[in-house]
Amino acid sequence: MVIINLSGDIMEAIASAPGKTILFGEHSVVYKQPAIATAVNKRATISIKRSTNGVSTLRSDDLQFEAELDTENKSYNLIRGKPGIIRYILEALFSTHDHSPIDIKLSLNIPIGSGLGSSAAVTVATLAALHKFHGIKFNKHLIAKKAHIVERNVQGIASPLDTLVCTNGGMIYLSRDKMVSRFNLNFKSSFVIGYTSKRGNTGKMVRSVRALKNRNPRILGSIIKTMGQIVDEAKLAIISGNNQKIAELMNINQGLLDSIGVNTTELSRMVYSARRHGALGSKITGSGGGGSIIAFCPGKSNEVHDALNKYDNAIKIALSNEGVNLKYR
Ligand SMILES: Nc1ncnc2c1ncn2[C@@H]1O[C@H](COP(=O)(O)OP(=O)(O)O)[C@@H](O)[C@H]1O
Ligand SMILES: C[C@@](O)(CCOP(=O)(O)O)CC(=O)O
Ligand SMILES: [Mg+2]
Repeated sequence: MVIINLSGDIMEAIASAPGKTILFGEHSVVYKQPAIATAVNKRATISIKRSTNGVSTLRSDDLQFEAELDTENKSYNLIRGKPGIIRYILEALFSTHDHSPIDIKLSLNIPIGSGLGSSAAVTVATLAALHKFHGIKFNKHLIAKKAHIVERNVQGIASPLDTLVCTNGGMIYLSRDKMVSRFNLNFKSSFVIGYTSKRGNTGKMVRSVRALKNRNPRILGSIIKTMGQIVDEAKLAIISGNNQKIAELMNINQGLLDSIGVNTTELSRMVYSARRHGALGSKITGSGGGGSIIAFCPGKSNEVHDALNKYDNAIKIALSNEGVNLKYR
């Protein structure tokens, strides 16, 4: 949505982008293996207005934070709340904004730091709103590319997966040579996300896997390659609608994620609880080390949701074809 004053200047640019969940291939995708991920019906919305008092500000009622931004020096003065997500917004501003004072508002109904891609969704929405604000032609390819660079600059290392999905929406297969293909969305109400109160940190987890790989290059090399093979088989299983196979591959993927050190007691508890209550397959989704699991539970999502919600938090998610846009509020 764009609000324009009588002289034709853009007064407020609003953009929104979806969160995502990774079905197969987190971590291995960082090492150029393929992955499958899908956008979900939870979104980040960014609104940008010219500031009236000469200072750039960022506020989010959902996250209960407020900060003043120095966009030229990528620094901030935190007034209230936790700072983490500000770094993505500052990096996006640095790439696309002219440093004139603006007021930014962030609305977020994606649980933050839970493997559901809040960082990518916020980055993509910020870039799209900035493009609109500065009259740059809306170009998803450019937004996804810039958003990937933002994630990489903030985290030190990042695949383009999250930012591609949050830009384009839908369920995608990202190939080894970075080609994107889309699946039809045939899974209605089949997925439940369980997340712990212990938040994960993507940058930290990716760095810990890289350190493990540096210490054990041959072993990690084979595990990562096997993860890639799982993704390729999962692609065929999804296309042919073979739910048993999809689930079996999720469970194998989970075992390998455990072996590279990104599992936790809490995540394991949710993985097994989901299976005990009817999920066909369940695994960590995202970087792990806290954060979330995804359970594939056709026809059993209520049972799995309620079981996970007893000790942790659970949400039923719907997959979404809707990528970044300028109209959604
Ligand atoms: N309450 C919060 N307010 C602001 N930033 C937060 C809050 N909780 C976590 N963060 C930050 O949000 C970012 C989440 O990104 P990430 O770790 O990639 O997880 P995800 O993208 O899966 O949500 C991290 O930089 C983290 O420090
Ligand atoms: C671990 C990784 O594969 C996915 C991270 O997802 P999330 O930030 O935890 O939602 C990292 C990446 O792809 O850049
Ligand atoms: Mg992230």
